[in-house]
Amino acid sequence: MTVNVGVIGVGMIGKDHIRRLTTVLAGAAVTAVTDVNLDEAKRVAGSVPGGATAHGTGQELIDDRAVDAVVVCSWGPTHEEYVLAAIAASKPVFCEKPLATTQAACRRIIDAEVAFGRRLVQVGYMRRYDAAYRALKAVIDSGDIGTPTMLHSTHRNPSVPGHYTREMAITDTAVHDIDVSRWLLGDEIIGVRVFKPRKNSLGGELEDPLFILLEMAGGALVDIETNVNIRYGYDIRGEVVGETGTASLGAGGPVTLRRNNLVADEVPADWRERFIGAYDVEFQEWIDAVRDGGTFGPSSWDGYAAAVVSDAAVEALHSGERVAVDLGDQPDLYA
Ligand SMILES: NC(=O)c1ccc[n+]([C@@H]2O[C@H](COP(=O)([O-])OP(=O)(O)OC[C@H]3O[C@@H](n4cnc5c(N)ncnc54)[C@H](O)[C@@H]3O)[C@@H](O)[C@H]2O)c1
Ligand SMILES: O[C@H]1[C@H](O)[C@@H](O)[C@H](O)[C@@H](O)[C@H]1O
Repeated sequence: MTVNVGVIGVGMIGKDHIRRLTTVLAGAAVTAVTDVNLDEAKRVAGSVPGGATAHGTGQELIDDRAVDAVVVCSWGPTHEEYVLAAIAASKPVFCEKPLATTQAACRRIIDAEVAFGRRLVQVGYMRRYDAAYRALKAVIDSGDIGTPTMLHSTHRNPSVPGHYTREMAITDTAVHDIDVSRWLLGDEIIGVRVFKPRKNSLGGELEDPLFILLEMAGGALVDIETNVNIRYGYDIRGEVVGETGTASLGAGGPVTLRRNNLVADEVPADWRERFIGAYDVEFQEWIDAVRDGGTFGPSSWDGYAAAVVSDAAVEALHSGERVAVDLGDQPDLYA
């Protein structure tokens, strides 16, 4: 069976996911698209292999009987509406991160999914599917470096689009590091502080860079560096410090060049290049789960947890104080 997918939002990542669903992966077709920029939706619909319907609204797309499952790739503040509508239509929905931009919105999604009684939502935390992050987690879980005491997480973007706001360094960028900290360390975050280093003059009004400190329930500390105007490339690093050793994500590309007394390694241009393999695995597993009724990846609970921590981090950014984090009780659906 082919899973017929409808894509809401055909900007950068929407187009990239349409490309992988239609030309890279097996078992899926894109039969419908929509975007507030309807002309762009029509243009993209015309270029989809096999053709797709361009709908005037996200609700129309979700109601389309030829759509089995929905992919949400519009801007963060619009995610809640579409995820709730997909749940109301009993359709599986893959929502790009963040699940929603506030914890209250994520709670409404959890409540709707719990009332439905079965998981329908997966959130696009693709680092969990990246080969390097998976290898790092395997080292931690093996016990080879002892109990983790610290995680250093570096998140550098060469630049960000014009609509990127001050809080997005946390709600749009650091959310990946927040999610991957919980996943790598198998632990919850209980407190957060945010420090503001000297500003990068290329960042304009943005608070850039940021240094975010997470306290894990088990006592480990995580430091996150966000830097979103670093120009030289898209640089993602991670190092776990254990009691008896350390483990880091491998650096750069497949080849390291040494010549003229210099060592050169590749730095990807952007997230599409750095995480191309991770997005492919993430979507193939999602398609297979939709088709076979299997288990979905990062859940609404994971999306909610990231939102609770990012809400706390935004508060800490403004107040300069430590802010405590409490997720409350996890519904059985996500155990
Ligand atoms: N997992 C990742 O690494 C990753 C990478 C990039 C983007 N994202 C996420 O994907 C989402 C989109 O990011 P992008 O970089 O593609 O942005 P983008 O601006 O390139 O594209 C967003 C598209 O959504 C459309 N849109 C906005 N509001 C809409 C609405 N209400 N209904 C339908 N369409 C609407 C816009 O017109 C635009 O075409 C964001 O949530 C972002 O955080 C995730
Ligand atoms: O939406 C993007 C995307 O999530 C990238 O993975 C991240 O590095 C960027 O900071 C963010 O703006």
